[in-house]
Amino acid sequence: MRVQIHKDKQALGKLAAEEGAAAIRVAIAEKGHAAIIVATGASQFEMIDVLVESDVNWSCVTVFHLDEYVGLGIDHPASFRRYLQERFVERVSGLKEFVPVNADAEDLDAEMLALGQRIAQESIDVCFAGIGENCHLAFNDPPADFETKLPYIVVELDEDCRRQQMGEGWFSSLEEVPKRAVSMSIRQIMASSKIILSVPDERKARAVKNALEGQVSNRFPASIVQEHADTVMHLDQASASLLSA
Ligand SMILES: O=P(O)(O)OC[C@H]1O[C@](O)(CO)[C@@H](O)[C@@H]1O
Repeated sequence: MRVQIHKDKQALGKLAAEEGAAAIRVAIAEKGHAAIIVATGASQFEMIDVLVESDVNWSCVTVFHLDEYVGLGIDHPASFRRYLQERFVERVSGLKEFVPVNADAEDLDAEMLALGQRIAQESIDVCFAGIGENCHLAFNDPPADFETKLPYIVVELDEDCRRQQMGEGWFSSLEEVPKRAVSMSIRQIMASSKIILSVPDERKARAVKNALEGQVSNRFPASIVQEHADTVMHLDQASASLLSA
């Protein structure tokens, strides 16, 4: 895996998006189609703003969704589907397909089965993601399940994770933050040909250090990317501030 440290989060977002767009163009040239994963959260703002402006032929691209709160409707400001609709899907022209995680479905088991069947038909070319302050990858909080072969799983969110979501301003109180989520599994994420992590801000510095400088451990879920052949972690000065020289 590679680590790139940028001067600020604008530079980080630009480079991460350009790298991702280039990989999507290559996939389209080779296969006529690309399948990608797009993540949410404040860490993805700058990257997505550049990605949606790139000259990718979006009519050849299927977008999968990384994670979503169980039971949260799309009308809630913290809904990840809403985020992706507003910040990504509606801003690119003629997207082939968006496959959302409808984690408020009445029959969640059926929804997850359908999602699993859909993603099994694709090989993912690029996964855009971030990591959490608790080092989660998607909503795989520590200790993360590195073994499950299911593509999506229902997870219990730990309190650190729920506080982080509140701290970013998506919810007005901790009680309001759902306790469960549907998350893409670690194995499914690791099956992506390329993983592009955008991780700005000082509040991620400890998680970055744990992900990059410790041993791979499910106590630091994002450390698993050390085992991925084509991952790049894009940092800014603040998120890189605890790394050894
Ligand atoms: O950008 P944030 O909110 O810090 O989150 C980082 C990562 O964690 C998740 O939001 C899950 O909370 C991912 O979708 C995202 O990539």
